[in-house]
Amino acid sequence: MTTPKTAGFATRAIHHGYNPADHQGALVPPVYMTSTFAFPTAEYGGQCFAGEAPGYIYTRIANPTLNLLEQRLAVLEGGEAAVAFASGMGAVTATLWSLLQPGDEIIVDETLYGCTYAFLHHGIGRFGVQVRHIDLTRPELLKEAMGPHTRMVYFETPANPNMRMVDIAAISQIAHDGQALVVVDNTYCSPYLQQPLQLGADVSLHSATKYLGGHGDLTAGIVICNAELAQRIRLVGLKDMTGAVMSPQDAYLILRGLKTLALRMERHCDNAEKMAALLAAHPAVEQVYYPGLPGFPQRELAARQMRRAGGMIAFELKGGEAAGRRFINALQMVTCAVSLGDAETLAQHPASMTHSTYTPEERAQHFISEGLIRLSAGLEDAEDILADLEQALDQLR
Ligand code: MET
Repeated sequence: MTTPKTAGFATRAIHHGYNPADHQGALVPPVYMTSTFAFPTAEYGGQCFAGEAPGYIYTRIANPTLNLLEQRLAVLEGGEAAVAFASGMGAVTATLWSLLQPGDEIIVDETLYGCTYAFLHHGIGRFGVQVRHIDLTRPELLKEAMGPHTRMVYFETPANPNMRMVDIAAISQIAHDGQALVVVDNTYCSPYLQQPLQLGADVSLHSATKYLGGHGDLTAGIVICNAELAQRIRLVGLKDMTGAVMSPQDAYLILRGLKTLALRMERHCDNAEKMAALLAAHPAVEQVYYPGLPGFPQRELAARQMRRAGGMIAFELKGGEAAGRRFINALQMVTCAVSLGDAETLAQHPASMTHSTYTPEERAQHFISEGLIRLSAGLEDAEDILADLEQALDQLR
C-alpha cells in the first residue's frame, strides 16, 4: 500500500508499495524470478519497446520485484524514484556514466572508497571527464574550485575508511549555485541515519550489500533521486551501457532486510558507541575516529546531519601498521573481512585491502594512513565484542 507521508520510517520500510490484496493475500511480496515477460500480441510488444504501452519487457530494464524495492527505498530516502543495480559499484558507475560526458569536470572529496577512486582515475577519467579532488570538509574550497565545466560534486560522508565528514547542505548550496549535481554515497549511514536528498543533494546512492541487505548474503546497489535523473540513469546507465541489473532474488532479500533496518541500525550504533569508547580509553590506541566520541572534530556536523553516530569506526594503534596486523590476527570472534553493515563484527586493514587501489603516495595525499584499522560494528552482544577487542589489544602490550 502507499503509506501516508506521516507514517514512520519502520512502517514504511515494512509496508510501502505493497498490498497483499493485490497478490492473493500473500503477506510477503512474490519474487518475479523471470528474465523476460510474455507479450499478449506482437503489436503490444512493439508498443512496450516504443514506450507507448506500460508492460514489462525484460528484467534488465524493469521487473516488478525490483520496482517494489525501488519504490520502497525512494520513499525511505525522500526521493521520487530509485534504480536498482547488481552491486554498489554498479550504482556508482551507472550514475557517473549516465550524468557526465567528455569535457565535464567532476569534483570529488579527497577520500573515497578504493574502487570508486579507481573507477574515477582509471575508468571514466580516461574518457575525457576531468576528475579533481578537493577537501570538501572545507566548503569554502569548493566555492573557489567550481568552474564552468563542473557538472558534478561527489562525496561520501562519513568517508570510507577515515570517517571524514562533509556538510551535505553547505556543499549542495555551493554546487547548485554553479549548476552542478550533488551525488552522495550514503552507504555508511543507510537512509535510517542520514537522508542526503532532504539536505539538498540530488542523488543518494548505496552499496545495498551493506546495511540495506544487512546479512552479508548478497551484492547490490541502489540510486535514489528525482524521476528525471532516475530515468536517465535507468535508460542510459542500466539499459544501454552497464547492464548491471540486480537479481530479483536479491531484491527480495533486501526487502526482507529493510523490515529490520531501523532495529538493526539502533543496535549497530549502540555497539559502535561502546566499541569506540573502549578503544579510546585503551593505552595501545593512538587515535579513534568515530562521530559519537567527544573528541571527534566534526561532532557538531555529525549531530546535525546524522540521526546517530553510526556503526563504523576507524582507529590507529600506537604500534602502527605492524601492530594493526597483530591486532587483527589476535581477534577471535570479530572477523577479518571487508564489507560492512553485517550482523557479524568485521575488522579490516584499508591500506592493504579496501584502499589498496591507491598507491602508498596517493593514500598519504588522501588522508588514509597505512596503519588505519576499520571496524564495522555487528549485532552481537556488546560485551562479547568488547571482550574480544580488549583481549586482542592487550596482546599488543
Ligand atoms: N565496499 C566494500 C568495503 O568498503 C568492499 C570492499 S573491497 C572489494 O568494505
